[in-house]
Amino acid sequence: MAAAKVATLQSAAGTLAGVSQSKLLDRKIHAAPLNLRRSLFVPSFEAKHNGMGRSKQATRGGGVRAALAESPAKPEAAASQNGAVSEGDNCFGVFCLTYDPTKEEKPKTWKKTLRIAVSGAAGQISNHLLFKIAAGEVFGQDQPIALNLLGSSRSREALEGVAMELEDSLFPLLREVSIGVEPMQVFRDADWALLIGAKPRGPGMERSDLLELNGQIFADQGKALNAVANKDVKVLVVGNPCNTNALICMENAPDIPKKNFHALTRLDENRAKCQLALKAGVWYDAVTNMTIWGNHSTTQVPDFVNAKIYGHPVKDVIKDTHWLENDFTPAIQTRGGKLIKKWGRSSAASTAVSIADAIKSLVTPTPEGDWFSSGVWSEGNPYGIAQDLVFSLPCRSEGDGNYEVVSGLEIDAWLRERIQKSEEELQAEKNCVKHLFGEFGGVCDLPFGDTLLPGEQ
Ligand SMILES: NC(=O)c1ccc[n+]([C@@H]2O[C@H](COP(=O)([O-])OP(=O)(O)OC[C@H]3O[C@@H](n4cnc5c(N)ncnc54)[C@H](O)[C@@H]3O)[C@@H](O)[C@H]2O)c1
Repeated sequence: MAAAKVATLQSAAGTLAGVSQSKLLDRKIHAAPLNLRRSLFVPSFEAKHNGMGRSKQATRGGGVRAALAESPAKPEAAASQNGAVSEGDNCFGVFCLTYDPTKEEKPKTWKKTLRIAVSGAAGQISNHLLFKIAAGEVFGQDQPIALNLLGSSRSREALEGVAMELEDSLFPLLREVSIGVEPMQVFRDADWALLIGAKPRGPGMERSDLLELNGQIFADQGKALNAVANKDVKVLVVGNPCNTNALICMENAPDIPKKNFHALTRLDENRAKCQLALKAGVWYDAVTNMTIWGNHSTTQVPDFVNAKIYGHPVKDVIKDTHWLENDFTPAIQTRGGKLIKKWGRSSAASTAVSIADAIKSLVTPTPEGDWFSSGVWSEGNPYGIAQDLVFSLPCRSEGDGNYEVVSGLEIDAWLRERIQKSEEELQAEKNCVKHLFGEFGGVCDLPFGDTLLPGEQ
């Protein structure tokens, strides 16, 4: 861990103890976001301990407090008040600077900073997502963001690379970035946890092996969220198999409401909307009320029975039932595999967009009469689906981060049969991982062979 140097700037052009003036200017010009650059000219600086999970504070008298790490690539190098570096201070580079929000016009109108924890932050999906979040495209243009980035020990260097790119992007809303490989540190005070990081399936690895391998990660992360995150943290699990990983995480976090856990099925919803629009010859915003039922696997059920095009039932617009049942449905179930054949890797940009969509659906009110899909706790659902699974269902939100499951959708015999298959699969997956949340006696017998989405393993 590098020693940090702490400085007190007496005036705009003042002296910086321990760091040369030229070094300060260099950092001003090349590293600080515009708003921080402005802050650097506020008359009084003094060093301030800026540990992870602590909010940045304005100094008395309107000064700006700064803790300058010796190297921006040394994330642990946040300085304490006496210049020492303390364990657990993972703020990165320029984001270790604090500022006085009363000196800036815009922050006066901003909301309280939201702390977003992201696992797998050095991966492909995060490489798109983090920049959307920091640009205000997910939580809004008046919402300052703190990013707590979690990587595996193997991706540690890459994580620093991500943080450096975030520095260089000068996002005004991005007020803090911390990086680390310990969930207990990185999840501290998180308002949202986007759990993207997971291990890919190795050669010859059975699906049940993957469930076990990744299940352990999500058990540990659930415990960490329970211990250190905001008690109302919203958790979105992306790493596959995401429904069962979300269940494991939820069961290991007994103090967090179960309704706060989601598994990402929004990418499947978006894919389904696009294919229906294409077939109907309409732009995709005409397609609404799209439900993905069940598991994010090839047993998922994209629901053309209840979906609408320009407010009309899909079946009234697309009269080709054979296409809906035999082409559309498998096309959505296997879209990821087709994409990987073209790209040579799994979907990352469109997954990031769908994560952004999934979050926006929870923080903005759902349009009248519409709904969205999310893998949610199945307890009390009105469709007779087994309790205590994480199952993709139609949901609505008032925009407060919470949701309710939409009741009253028509479940015809065709849908029923397929929804039951996905339910059976999720129950079997649950049996495989019960030991990860303290239940015993589960037999791991997966009924439908390899149903992981191709290319999303
Ligand atoms: N639900 C969906 O719709 C959907 C869609 C696409 C991909 N996925 C899944 O998302 C996951 C990530 O995909 P990607 O393309 O970003 O993969 P990636 O391999 O590019 O990135 C994953 C990152 O996670 C890190 N990681 C591994 N274990 C970790 C741990 N315990 N803690 C923190 N970080 C860890 C890895 O080091 C890597 O940097 C995969 O499981 C993939 O199957 C889900």
